[in-house]
Amino acid sequence: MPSPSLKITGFGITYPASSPAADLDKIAYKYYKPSPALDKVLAINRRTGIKAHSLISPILDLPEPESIKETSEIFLKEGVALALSASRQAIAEAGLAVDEITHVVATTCTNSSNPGYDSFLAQELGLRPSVEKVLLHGVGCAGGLAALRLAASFCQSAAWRGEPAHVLVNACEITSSMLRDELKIIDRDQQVRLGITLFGDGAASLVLSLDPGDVDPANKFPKAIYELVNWSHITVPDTHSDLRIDVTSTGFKPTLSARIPTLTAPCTPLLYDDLLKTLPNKSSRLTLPSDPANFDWAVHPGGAAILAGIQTAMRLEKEHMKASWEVYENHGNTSSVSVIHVLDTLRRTPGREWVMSAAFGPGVTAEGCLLRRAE
Ligand SMILES: CC(C)(COP(=O)(O)OP(=O)(O)OC[C@H]1O[C@@H](n2cnc3c(N)ncnc32)[C@H](O)[C@@H]1OP(=O)(O)O)[C@@H](O)C(=O)NCCC(=O)NCCSC(=O)/C=C/c1ccc(O)cc1
Repeated sequence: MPSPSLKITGFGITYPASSPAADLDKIAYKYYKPSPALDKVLAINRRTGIKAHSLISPILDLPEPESIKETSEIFLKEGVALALSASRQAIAEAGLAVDEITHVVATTCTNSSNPGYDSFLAQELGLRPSVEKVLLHGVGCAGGLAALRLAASFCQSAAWRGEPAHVLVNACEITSSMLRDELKIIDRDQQVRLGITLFGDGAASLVLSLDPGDVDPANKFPKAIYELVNWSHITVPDTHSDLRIDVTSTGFKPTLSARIPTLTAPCTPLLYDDLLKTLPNKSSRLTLPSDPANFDWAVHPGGAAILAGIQTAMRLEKEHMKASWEVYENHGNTSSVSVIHVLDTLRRTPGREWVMSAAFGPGVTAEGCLLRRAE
């Protein structure tokens, strides 16, 4: 009997040019006088550990924030261009023709156009009109792994029908569209808000392919990068006010409570246990490590306190999460994009066979995936 499995067969990552984190001081003081809230945010900015943010320039360096209409137009022009580039890379790495893509799962928390940006992406890529598309909304930074979870379900459905599946997953974020308004609110309302110290822009894609598992030599299945073995999803009760992105008269407004690192750290052992306890039947013959330290960890780099909290909770060293730290230090937090880039960064360096991945978003929700290196 053939045993179907799920394989990540391509990655693509695209960022706009990066600017040093220190540039924020120049821009902020160009438009606003020193004040307790602004000075404190800029002091926090100097110790986030982020060296550079990838930002669509010059979206922050403006006398006034853009309107919602302008930010949507920027996303549909610049964001879709980034998504297109990342998707072309992922499809090329998988060695597929565009008409072999069967599904698209896309995610963003920085645009809400209808039709969604996935429609424009599909059209620009030249995908078949019959491609099944879903655009995830309301999942924020958890979007990269939520999209992978949904892609896995599409693959399972295709296996049930006896059909092939190559699912294009794309995450695209232009978080900078809310940053100029953030700066204004910090000055006007004297609120300490962290968004401008953390966020960046970018797009990341991967292809998740259903490997039918047959031994037919005519089956030219793409080379696998990871096998996706399991996935898990948790919502933390009573946390709706801790992590939010609300639509306001001036655009999307993020809220990040100071509790977030203390919510995400205890979620991680729960994800870990769930991923190991709920392994699909066919995986029972797999020999998995019994200690978290025997996995590599690909965690959404939401902030230094989030990564450090998870290291402590799981008794890990910094090297277990080196790909997360590398992406964080060089690009900041690009919301749903980051975790896909972390997985791509991890596969490019030698490491442990088994990989735990985790990402957190509004809800508060936590998404987890168990992967195995295949390269
Ligand atoms: C790297 C940080 C930002 C700074 O490091 P630190 O300086 O060692 O931090 P501290 O914990 O010592 O805090 C420094 C100061 O900042 C204050 N602070 C500490 N978090 C806070 C706080 N959320 N508010 C407002 N003051 C604070 C904290 O109270 C403290 O104040 P003070 O004692 O008076 O100096 C660190 O605090 C950190 O990683 N925090 C967690 C960041 C965080 O919540 N990230 C968001 C996760 S969710 C996500 O990934 C995406 C959301 C998203 C949403 C919308 C989008 O479009 C895109 C994305």
